[in-house]
Amino acid sequence: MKNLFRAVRLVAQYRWSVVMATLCSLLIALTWGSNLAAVYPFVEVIFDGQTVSSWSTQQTAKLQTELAELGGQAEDNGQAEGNGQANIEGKPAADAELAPRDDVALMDAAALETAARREAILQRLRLHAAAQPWIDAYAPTTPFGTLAAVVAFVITMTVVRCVLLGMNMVLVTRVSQGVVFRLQNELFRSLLSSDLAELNRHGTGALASRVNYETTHIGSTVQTLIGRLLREPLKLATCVAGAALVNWRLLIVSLLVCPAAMFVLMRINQSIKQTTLRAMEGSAGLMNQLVQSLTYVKAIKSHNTEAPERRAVRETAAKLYQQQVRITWYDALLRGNNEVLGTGVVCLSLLAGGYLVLGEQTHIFGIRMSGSQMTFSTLVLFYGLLLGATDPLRKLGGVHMNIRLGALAADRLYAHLDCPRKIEEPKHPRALPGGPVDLSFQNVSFGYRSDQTVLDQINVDIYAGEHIAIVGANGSGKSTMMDLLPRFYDPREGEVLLDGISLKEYSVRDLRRYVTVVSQQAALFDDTIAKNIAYGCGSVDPERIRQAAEQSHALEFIEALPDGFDTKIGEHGNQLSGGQRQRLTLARAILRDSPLIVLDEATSQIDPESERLIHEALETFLQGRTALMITHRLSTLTLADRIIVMEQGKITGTGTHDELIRTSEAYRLLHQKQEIATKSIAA
Ligand SMILES: Nc1ncnc2c1ncn2[C@@H]1O[C@H](COP(=O)(O)OP(=O)(O)OP(=O)(O)O)[C@@H](O)[C@H]1O
Repeated sequence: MKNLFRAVRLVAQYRWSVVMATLCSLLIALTWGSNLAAVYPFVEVIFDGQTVSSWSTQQTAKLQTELAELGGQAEDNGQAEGNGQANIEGKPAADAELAPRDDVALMDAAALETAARREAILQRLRLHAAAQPWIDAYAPTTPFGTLAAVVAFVITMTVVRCVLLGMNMVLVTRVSQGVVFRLQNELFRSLLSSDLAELNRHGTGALASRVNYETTHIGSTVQTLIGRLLREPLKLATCVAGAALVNWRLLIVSLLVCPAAMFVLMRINQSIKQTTLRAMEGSAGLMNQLVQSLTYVKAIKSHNTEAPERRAVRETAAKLYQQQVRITWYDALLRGNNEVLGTGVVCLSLLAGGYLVLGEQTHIFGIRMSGSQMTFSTLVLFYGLLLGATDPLRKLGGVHMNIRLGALAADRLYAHLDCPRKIEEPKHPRALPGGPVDLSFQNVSFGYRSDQTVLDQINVDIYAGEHIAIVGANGSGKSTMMDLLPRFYDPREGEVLLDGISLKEYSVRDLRRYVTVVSQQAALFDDTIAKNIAYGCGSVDPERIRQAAEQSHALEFIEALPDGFDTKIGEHGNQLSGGQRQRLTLARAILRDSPLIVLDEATSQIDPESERLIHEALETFLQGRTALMITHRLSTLTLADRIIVMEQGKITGTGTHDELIRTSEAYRLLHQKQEIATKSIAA
């Protein structure tokens, strides 16, 4: 619940809407109560064939008679009291025992009650006297006229209530959607700044589902809290307060069913929590599966794995289906519990009230239930108000489930937002040098998990402006080592130094501008070619974009497209070939103009002739920059001043090609394999 309140606190940004919505709720409750109270004049005045004026006169006469009767009673009480007193005063100890103190107390109580009733009657008489001139002047003079006035009142109040309800709903939606909007923005900002390891752990679909579903659940709870949960209890309170005014003792009897309903509510509550949590996790899992299947739909088709994929999705969806049905079942139980509670209250009131009115009683089992004899019309009013209370009670039935869902969603959402970031910004960041500087890995070890060692005691110095090729078998840790440079991850042990200073002392933002990584998987967005090349560079002169495209040998194919640089390339750039995609990411890197370039198999999908041309262009581009090139291709080695050989997370050799051929067994093997591969392609 704590996290839900954190989300709810966001409504403070929309405080005027909340105030207005509350005001609307209050007025809705009053109009609701007043419509129900209209049943009283129907029964008491109209169906008795009276006008308001004649009814008021009759009531005044009745009250005066009652007052006169009370006068007599008061005298009796006074006498009795006097006698009691005389007994106490006149006789010594023995007689005093015959007039016990309890009798005196009872007489005092009777006198007090009579006085209270007298005061209540006098008040009502004063009210009638004050209202009579107004009634005579304005109230309809026939029973039908009175009926028409009451009907007009009910219709007017209903219209007013509907208008208020509409206003209330719009205001409440404004606030709840505002909260969703803020949470979505906050969560997306947080996701973008999350550590890659954390993001990989959850999966794309689950995270997308979090931004969408969980914020929506919270929005719906906020909507309930300031909408239904404010409106319906106010309506309920108006009815209950009205019923208490009519007969509070009878109300207490009617509410005797409440503890049983509360017990059932608590039992259902326990079951809901677990099922709802599982359903949320299930829905995130399903989203993950869907995103993955749709991303790799080509692979699924080519491997004929539609059936197992369908089965996996169906199994997850089936579990989710069962959980949703169970949630609906609990929801139905909650609603049913509220319905039974409402009906129980009304039925008890009907039984007890009916007993009092039909039997002309004021007591049940010796307990006083009403000050004076309850009339039929008063019972109808009391019953009508309780019936009016069952409607908000019924509407509140789903509220509990809704709040439970919102609370769980808030827990999941804030668990992510509160998760401490492993990549921390320095408090006082150092300024990065403008050009290439020395780079050094000192005793660097790293693993994605605590039980894993991907990089093991890496020690290497790379000099400013040097071009280094990194070779090694698959999984030897080449890409991981490069991911430490823009601080996608921090080393578990050791330090990476730039210009002799730890990377952790530079601002992450500056560092990521200083280093450009071009990876094998071209990261392209569903936008135009020009925007993809200029991605992350702000607004760029189109001529510079063109020059970058020319250097990466992308210009030729771009100009062949009907819309040239304005061509939209689809999701992941899937309307282009692999080689074309790589040329665009190279053009992007060229445009970024960073002093430190990492090329991770950046030309692996480009045909040999184009690659030769690109290498020529890169030779010029890389001059005056430090470059680290991960490669399996011999051709790329020609760009390197030095080669690093990696094996199982360790650097096992550094030097020029000739040196490594002599000194490194691993390099010799890699080189032989590449030569064989190159020859077989050529053949
Ligand atoms: N996100 C990750 N979570 C857990 N383990 C990972 C993750 N990424 C890579 N690894 C593991 O780290 C090891 C090194 O991977 P890395 O991608 O750095 O190798 P590489 O030398 O670049 O391989 P390749 O030549 O195939 O690209 C591998 O064993 C891989 O399974």
